Amino acid sequence: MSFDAVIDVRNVSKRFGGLTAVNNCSLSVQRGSITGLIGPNGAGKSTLFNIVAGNIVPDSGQVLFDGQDVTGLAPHQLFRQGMLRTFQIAHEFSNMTALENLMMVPGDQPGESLVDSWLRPRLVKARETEVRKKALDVIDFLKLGHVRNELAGNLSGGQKKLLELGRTMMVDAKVVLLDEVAAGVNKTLLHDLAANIERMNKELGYTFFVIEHDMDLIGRLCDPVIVMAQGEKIAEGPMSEIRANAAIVEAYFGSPVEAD
Ligand SMILES: Nc1ncnc2c1ncn2[C@@H]1O[C@H](COP(=O)(O)OP(=O)(O)OP(=O)(O)O)[C@@H](O)[C@H]1O
Repeated sequence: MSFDAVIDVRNVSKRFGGLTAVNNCSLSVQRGSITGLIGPNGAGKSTLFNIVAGNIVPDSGQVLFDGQDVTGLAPHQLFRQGMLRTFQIAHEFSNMTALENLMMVPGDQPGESLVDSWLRPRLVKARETEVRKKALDVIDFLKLGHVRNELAGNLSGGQKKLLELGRTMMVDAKVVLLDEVAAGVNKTLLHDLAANIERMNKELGYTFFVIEHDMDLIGRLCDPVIVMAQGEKIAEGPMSEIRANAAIVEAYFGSPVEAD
């Protein structure tokens, strides 16, 4: 496939009973890109996304992550390898502050072992200081300083989403899978969220794979955009090309895709 794919989906198929949801589909996500996945209802986008994220095992085909075959690995195993999925469920601990929520993310702190905390208190303390500094940097990057000591349960919907984006920055994610970023977020906060995704991509080099129904957001953030229909990839390119492709627009969307 491609020379620097962080995710490489090869000839993947998934059937549910008599229905083929994903049909011998191949696509890739290039390192450093914000790749969007769009298509009409029932096209197979969620199924494909769930296969990549380890939530569904395909009937055939392979998923490569950073060149390694990860087909069938569970989400927590992919997490350890640097594939993070976000926005699907609210993950925050509502009775902890925004800062504490971020500090919870790395799962391999020495302080987590009771024996460690007795035998190596200095190491534990040093690690905690390091994690706290990183969390403060993330808070700073996302401009959440004014709510860092606020309980996560009291944050607005948009701030919670920013916090969740921040969680992906606490570990060195190779790719972040974003589900329906726009769902439940008003236009102003969405603008903030999109700006932060762009900054994470441009300034920090994060790769994103985005599934989203909001075409404006896809058009703003994603290049390339991959179009799926009937379980297959039918097109790939910048949103301007996708919009200009009358055959795709008419056949699969029924009406022209709105311009920004
Ligand atoms: N667990 C399941 N059991 C049975 N059929 C399923 C299951 N999941 C998805 N399907 C079917 O597979 C097809 C593809 O669904 P999928 O949710 O992947 O499409 P989608 O492109 O994400 O659609 P939407 O935009 O509406 O979310 C649909 O016909 C759907 O009804």
